[in-house]
Parts: sequence; C-alpha cells; structure tokens
Amino acid sequence: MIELDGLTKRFGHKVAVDQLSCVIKPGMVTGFLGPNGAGKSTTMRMMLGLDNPTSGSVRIDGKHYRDLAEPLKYIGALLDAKAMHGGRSAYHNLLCLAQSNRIPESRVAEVLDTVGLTAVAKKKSKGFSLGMGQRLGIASALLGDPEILMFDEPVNGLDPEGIHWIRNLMKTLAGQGRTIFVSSHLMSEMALTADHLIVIGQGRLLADTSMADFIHENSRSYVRLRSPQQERLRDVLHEEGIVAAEAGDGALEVDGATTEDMGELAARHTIVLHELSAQRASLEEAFMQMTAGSVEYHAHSGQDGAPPPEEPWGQWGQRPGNGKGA
Ligand SMILES: Nc1ncnc2c1ncn2[C@@H]1O[C@H](COP(=O)(O)OP(=O)(O)OP(=O)(O)O)[C@@H](O)[C@H]1O
Repeated sequence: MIELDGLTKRFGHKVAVDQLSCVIKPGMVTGFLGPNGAGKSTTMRMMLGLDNPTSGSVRIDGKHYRDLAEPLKYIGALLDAKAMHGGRSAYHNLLCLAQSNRIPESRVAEVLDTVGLTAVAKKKSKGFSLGMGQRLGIASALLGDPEILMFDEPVNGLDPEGIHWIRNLMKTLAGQGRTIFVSSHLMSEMALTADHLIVIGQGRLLADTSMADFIHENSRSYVRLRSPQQERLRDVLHEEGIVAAEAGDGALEVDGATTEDMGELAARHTIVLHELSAQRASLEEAFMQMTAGSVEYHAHSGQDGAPPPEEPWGQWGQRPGNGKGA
C-alpha cells in the first residue's frame, strides 16, 4: 500500500504537486493519469525518495522510503529504462543491484527468465533495443520480489507483443495481491490494464475511482439506431417524447437510453432496424472530458502555474452530468 498525505512539491513558484492525498491499494492495478506536466513523474519520484516533498508525506507500507533498510524488497520501480549502466551486461546490471540490497544472486537468473532476457543475459545493455531495455528495467523492479511495483510509461515504444506481455505481467502481479501503480498516456492500453484510476491535473487530485465509474461519470452513453425507415423512426421517437440526435451518418443517437427499450419501441411500431447498439465512451473520451476543464482553467488564469485563488475543481462535483448530450 502507498499512502500520500497532503503531498506537495514546489519548484520555485511552480506548484508541481499540490496537496495530493490518496491511497494506492494492493491487489489491483491502479492507473495514474494526467495531461503533460500534471505532476505524475514528480509524484512518482517523491514516492521513491528521489525528490523531497515541500510538504506532506508518502508512506510505503506505513514507512517513509528513507526508513526502508533494503528498499528494493518493498518497492520496485521502472522510471527510466535507460538508467542502466550500458557498459555492463544485463546480468551484471542486475547483480550489482542485488548485491546492494542483499538479494541472493540466484534471483538474478530468475528475473531474467521472467522477463525473457535469459538468452541475452551476457550482452551489454547498451546494445539493447527499446523493448529489451524496458524488460531489463522491469527485471530490476522485480529483483527484490517487492509487494509494491511502480511503472512509469512501461509500454512506451513497445511492439504489440511487448505491450501484451507487460499488461499480463501487471495483472498477474496484482492477482498475487501486490500493489501495482502505473502511468501511461496510452488510454486504450490503460483501459485494458487498470482496475482503478488516480487522475491529476495541475498537481491536484481530479479523480480517485474505479475504471468503470470514471468512464461512466465522465462521458456520455447512448444508443445508436439506424433504420431504412428513418423518417418513421424519428417521428415515433418524437411522439414518445424521446430526444434523438442526428449522428451525421444517417443514424440517430438517444442519450441515456437502453437497447432493450429502443428495440421494443421499434418492434411495437414494426420499424425495421439495421443497427441497435449501446455506445459507451472510451477511457480516452472520459479523460479528455475531465482534463479539458484543467486546460480551460489554465488558459484563463494560469500564467505562471501559481495555485488558483479558489477551488478550481468544483465543477467536478457535477461530474455525472458532464458531457451528456454534448
Ligand atoms: N526539476 C524541476 N524544476 C522545475 N520544474 C519542474 C521540475 N520537474 C518538474 N517540473 C515542472 O513540474 C510540473 C510537473 O512535471 P512532471 O514531469 O511531474 O509532469 P508529468 O505529469 O510527469 O508530465 P508528462 O506527462 O509530460 O511526463 C511541470 O510543469 C514541470 O515543468
């Protein structure tokens, strides 16, 4: 478990992370989202003791990072896959890390096997492809068999096989009861991987919710109807007091409807349907919907990134209505 309590980081006048409080729980993959410059990397660096908070705290299983005697046994992280010593072999990179954390050498071969690098264990890591480098970084995170794992943009530049592998690895690790915290700009990938989301904008917490609730609350769900009797269908919907929007491709869209209700209505009026489909917004749409507010706020008043004069995210209190019928 990772607990953030009022975590704040200022760089001069710039507030990179602003009073962030949340708990990242074990047994699930928690996605960490935010637009560019939202403060994700800074937050992760503070979690790992690489940056000191200006105020507030981070606790790793109840302890400050600096109080962990052998930190790799508590928390493993992939922050920068290129951070490895290029002149050393994959094996020796991991061995050095193992020795400094009193991890047995046998573990090195185990994690190389887990990430599929056994065959290139003796090769210098500077010759590694981006995907191999990511795998080596993940091997180093796994080395201490920690209960908490953090991955910053783990799928960047990976091919579909590599992305699929990392996704399954994170799910497996979460299934073992570990705490998995992952940031990514690839929304489609995040939607497939994360169970829970923490979303930040301008350093502030925007959402701490399940994936399903996040999408539900920040986006539109509607039913698409297409019929060779489109005029008739439009009239029937109108008579029933149902508002339908033109989709632009000949279909009609009804907000907040169910396919059951729409299908039965069409059947009652013997209208042939060529399409009857429930449309749920994607994580990407929900994310854009939510963070659009953050960009809008920034454009109107944020010239130097100074904190807003009053609660800027109050609009999110009305989240369920956002985007409906937009
Ligand atoms: N060392 C630093 N000195 C000054 N400002 C910094 C420093 N590190 C980060 N910042 C600023 O803090 C803010 C948050 O940066 P951070 O890198 O944490 O965001 P991010 O969410 O990880 O962004 P991205 O998605 O682009 O990687 C940005 O405005 C950034 O310019």
